[in-house]
Amino acid sequence: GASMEVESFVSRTLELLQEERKAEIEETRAWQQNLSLKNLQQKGVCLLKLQIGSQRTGMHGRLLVAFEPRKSIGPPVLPSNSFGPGDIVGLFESEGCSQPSQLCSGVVTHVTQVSITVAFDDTQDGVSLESDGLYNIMKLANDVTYKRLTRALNSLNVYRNGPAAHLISVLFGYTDPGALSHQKWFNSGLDDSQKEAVSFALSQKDVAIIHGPPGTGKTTTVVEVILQAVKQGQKVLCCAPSNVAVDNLVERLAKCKAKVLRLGHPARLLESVQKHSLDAVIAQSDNSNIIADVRKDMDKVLSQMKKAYDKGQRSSLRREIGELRKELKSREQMAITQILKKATVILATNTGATDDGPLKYLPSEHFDLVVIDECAQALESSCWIALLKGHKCILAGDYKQLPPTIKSQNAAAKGLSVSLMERLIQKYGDSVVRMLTTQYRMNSAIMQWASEQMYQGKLTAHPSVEKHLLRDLAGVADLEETSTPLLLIDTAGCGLNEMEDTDEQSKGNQGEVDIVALHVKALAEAGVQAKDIAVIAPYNLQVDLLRQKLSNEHPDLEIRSVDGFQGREKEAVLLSLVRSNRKGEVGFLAEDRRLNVAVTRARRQLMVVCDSQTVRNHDFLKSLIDYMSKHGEVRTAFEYLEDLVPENYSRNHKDEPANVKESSSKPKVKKQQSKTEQSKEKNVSKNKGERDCQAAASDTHELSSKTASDFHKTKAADQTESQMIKEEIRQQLLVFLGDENKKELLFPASLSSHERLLVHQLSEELGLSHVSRGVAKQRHITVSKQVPGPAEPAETPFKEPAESTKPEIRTNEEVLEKEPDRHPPKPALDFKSLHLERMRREQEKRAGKNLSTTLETNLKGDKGQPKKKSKAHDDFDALIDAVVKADSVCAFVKCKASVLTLGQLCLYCNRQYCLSHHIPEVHGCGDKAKAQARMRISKEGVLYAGSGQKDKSMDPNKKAYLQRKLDSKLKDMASQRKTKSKDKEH
Ligand SMILES: Nc1ncnc2c1ncn2[C@@H]1O[C@H](COP(=O)(O)OP(=O)(O)OP(=O)(O)O)[C@@H](O)[C@H]1O
Ligand SMILES: [Zn+2]
Ligand SMILES: [Zn+2]
Repeated sequence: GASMEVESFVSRTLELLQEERKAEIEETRAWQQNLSLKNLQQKGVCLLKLQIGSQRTGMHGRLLVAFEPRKSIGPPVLPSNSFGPGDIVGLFESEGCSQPSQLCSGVVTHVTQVSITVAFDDTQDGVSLESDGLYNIMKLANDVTYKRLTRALNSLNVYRNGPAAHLISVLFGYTDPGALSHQKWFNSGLDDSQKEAVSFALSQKDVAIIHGPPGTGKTTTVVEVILQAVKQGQKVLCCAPSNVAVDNLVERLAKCKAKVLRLGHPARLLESVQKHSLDAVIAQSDNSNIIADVRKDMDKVLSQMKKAYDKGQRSSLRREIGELRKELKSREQMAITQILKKATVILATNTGATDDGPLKYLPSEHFDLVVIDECAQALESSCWIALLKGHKCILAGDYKQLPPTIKSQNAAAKGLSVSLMERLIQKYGDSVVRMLTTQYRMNSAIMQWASEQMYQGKLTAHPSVEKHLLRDLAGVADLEETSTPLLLIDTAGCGLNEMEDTDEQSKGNQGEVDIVALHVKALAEAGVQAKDIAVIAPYNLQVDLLRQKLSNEHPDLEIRSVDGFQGREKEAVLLSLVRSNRKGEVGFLAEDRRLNVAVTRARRQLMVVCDSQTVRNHDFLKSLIDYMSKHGEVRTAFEYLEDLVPENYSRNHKDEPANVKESSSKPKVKKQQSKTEQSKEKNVSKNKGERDCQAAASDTHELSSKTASDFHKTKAADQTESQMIKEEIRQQLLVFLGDENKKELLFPASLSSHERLLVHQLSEELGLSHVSRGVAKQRHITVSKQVPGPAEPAETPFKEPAESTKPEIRTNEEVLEKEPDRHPPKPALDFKSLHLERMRREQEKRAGKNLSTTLETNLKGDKGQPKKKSKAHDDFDALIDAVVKADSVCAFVKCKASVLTLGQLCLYCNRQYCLSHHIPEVHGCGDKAKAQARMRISKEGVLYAGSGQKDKSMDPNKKAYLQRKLDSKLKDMASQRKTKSKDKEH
C-alpha cells in the first residue's frame, strides 16, 4: 500500500511540477509581452505568414490543416523551430489589426521541413479558414501534459490493489527486486552483453534497467525482450517520451511480425508506421466503410459551409456536422475497443498512454509488462502514466545523454530532471542494471573519448566499425580529408568571434559557418554524399546561419541543433561549437551530456571547429579538445583563412600573451611526465625536427628546429616558454624580412599546431604572406614576402601593358585600381586595405598555383611563380584555357604528349605525365618517392616494387575526385570573375 516514500515523492514532485508549470507560463508570458513576433519566430515558438496547403477530415472528425510558407517568398522551407507532434498551438490571422486575436487552437500532428499540420478539434464548430489567407501559428502553454502528470501522481498516491501494486513497492524500496526464469533467441545475432541484458530483463520479477550507451543496439535489445515477453503470452505496453522513438520501435517490432498498435500521432509518415496507427487499423476494420462514408459526408458538408453565406443555412449545416460527428464517434469507439484487445504490443508516447485516451476502454489488469525506452529522457512523472498499468517494468536508456528539457532551473536543481532510471540506479546500483558494451557505430577513435569520460572505459567497438573511415564508403576517394576519424579546426587567435549582439540563448559565429562550408565542400568533392553528413550546432541562430549558407547547394545535408539529433547517427558529423569570446564564456555548451550526444552521432568522422581558447575554460570541453589534439588531426583556422575573408580579424594583439598560452593544444598528459622522460622526449623531438629539415627543400632558408620543443613546464613557466617561442619566431621573421636575398622562409613540419598558429599570426602582423603546404605529418608553413604590404603602392609592371594596348577606353576596373595611387598610403591597420590585399593575394596565389602546375616548366615548379603572378587575373579566359590544355599535356619539361587517355598522376607533385615520364625518378620526384617508400616500409613492413608507391593511378574514385575538383575550381574561378565584374559596376 501507499507509504511514506510514495507520499513524499508525490507531494514533492507535485510541488516541483507546479513550479515548472509556473516557469513555463512565465516564460511564455514574458516572451509574448516583450518580444516581437519575429523574435518569437527566432526562438522557434512561432511561425509567421503561413498559407494553407491542404485540409481534410481526420480521426474523431477533426479538421486537419497543413500550413506552408508562402510560395512567393524564396524556398518554401519553415524556419528552424521547436514544434512537434502533440504541441498545442494557437492560430492567428497574420494580417490586419495590431492585436490579432486567436482564431482557434489545435494540436500539431505532423511537422516536416516544409509544412506543419494542425488538427482542430470538433468542439470548434465553424472553424472555417480562408484558403488564401495568411496565418501565424504560436505555441501555447500546454496544460494537457501537466494535467496528465498530476493525475498520474495523484493515482500513485492512493494506489492500492491494481496491477502495479507490487511494482510500486519495489520501485520505492519496500520490496527487493526478484527474478523469474527463460531460453531461445529471435535474433541469434545478439552479442553477449545484449543477451545478458535480455535474460536479465526477462528473469527479473519486477524491474530491470538496460543501460545502452550510443550505438550499442539498445533498440535491438528492447525488441528482443518484447518478442520474448509476447511469446510467454504477456500483453505489453511500450512507451517512449518522443514520437520518433516510439515509431522506431513500431517499425522494428512490425518487421518481426508482432501484432503492434500505435496510439497517438505518429511523427513518421512512413507507411510502415502509419499502417499500425489506430487510424489506419480502424480503416482496415469491418467498420471502416461506414466510417469512411460518414467522413466523406462531413467533408462535403464542410465545403458547403464554406460557400454558404446565409446565416440560417450555415447553422443548419453546422447542426448536420454535429450529428455526423456523433455517429462517427460511436462507431469509432466500438472499433477501437475490439482492436485494442487484439493487439499484443501497444505503443504510445509516455503521455499518450493516458487514461483519457483510447486505453480507457481496456480493463485495468490488461497489461503484464510495461517497457519504457529512452527512459533517461523522460520526466519520472510521465513514466508513471504507463507504469500504473503493469505488474513489471523494463526501463531502457542512457542517462549519460540529454535529460528531459526543463525550464525552471530551480525545479531542475531540486530534482525534477532526475529520471526514474537515474534514481533507481542510485537506489539499487548494479543489481537492477545491465549495460550494453559493444558499440556498432563509431570508429574506435571517436568512441574512446566518450567511453572514458562517460562509460568507465567499458565500451568496445565492434570489428565491423572499429577502423571504418569515410574513404571506405563506396564512391569516396582516399584522401587526407577522408582518412582521419578526428579533425579539429582551431580558430583560436584567428579573430573568428561569435556575434556580439545576440542574446544568451542564441549565438552565431560566421567564421565557423565558413569553415564548416569549406569542409563540407572538401568532403563533397571527395565523393561523400550530403545525406551522410550532419552539421550540428548548439544554438538555433547558428543552425539558421549554417542552413542559409549550405542548404541551397546541399539540400540533403542535415543541419540541426544537438538536441534534435539525439538518437540519430551520420557517417560524418561536423560540429560547430560557436562560442568565441574574450571572457571565455561557454554558456549553453557547458552541459556534459549535450557534448556527449553531439560527439557520439558520428560513425566515421568527427570534425570539430571551435575556439580552443574559449572552450577550454570548461573542463569537459577541454578534455575533448585535448583528446582530439592527441589522437586526431589538428589544423588552425589560418589554414582555411586563405579561402576566407576575415572580416573581423584584428592585428591588434595587445592582450595576446595570456590568450595565446591558452590556445596551446598540447595534451596535458605530457606535463605530468617525469624528468627523465622529459629529456628523452626532448631529444626525440629534436631528432624529428632535424629529419624534417633535411626532408625540406634545401635551397630555401630554414628555421632551426629549436622552436619545436615541448612545453613541459608548470603553468607559469609554460606561459613564459610560449612567450619565448613567440619571440624566437618573431626574430626569425624579422631577420628574414631584413635579408633581401631570401625570398622564402620555410618552417619545418615538426612544429606543433600551436607553433604553426604563432607563425601564421606573426606573419600576418608583419605583412608577410604565409601558406601551409603538405598533408598530415608533412604539413609545413612557407612564409614569403613576394607580396608587398598593403601600405605600398600597387605594382605597375603588369598594369602598363593593359593600358598601352587600349589607351582610350578606360574601364571602371582600371579607375578603381588606380585609386590607391591617388591617396596617401594607408596605415597598416586599415581593415579595408587589409581585406583587399588579402583578396588580391589569394587570387594571385590561385593564378600562380595554376600557372605553375601547368605552364611553368621550371623543373621543381612552385618557386618560380612570383614573376608570373597577377597577369593571370587580368585574363581569366586564357588561364582557364591554360588549365584545360595543360591538364591534357604531359607536365614534363618540353614533352607535349597528351595525357587525356593514357596519363598517370604523380602523387608527389600532383601532375599528369605521359607513360614515359610518369615514374617519379624520371621527372624529379625521386627523393620524395624514396622518403615515402621508407615511411611505408617502416609503418607497414611491406616492400612495394619500384619507387615504393603502390600504383594508384587506376583508382576510379580518385580519378572521379580529381575531375570534380577541377570542375569546382573552374566553377569557382568563373563565379569569382562574375562577382568581381559585378562589384566593379557600382
Ligand atoms: N548484435 C548486433 N550485431 C550486429 N549489429 C548490431 C547488433 N546490435 C545492434 N546492431 C546494429 O547497431 C545499430 C544500432 O542498433 P539499434 O538500432 O538497436 O540501436 P539504437 O537503440 O537505435 O541506438 P542506440 O544504441 O544508439 O540507442 C544498428 O545498425 C544495428 O543493426
Ligand atoms: Zn612528380
Ligand atoms: Zn611526357
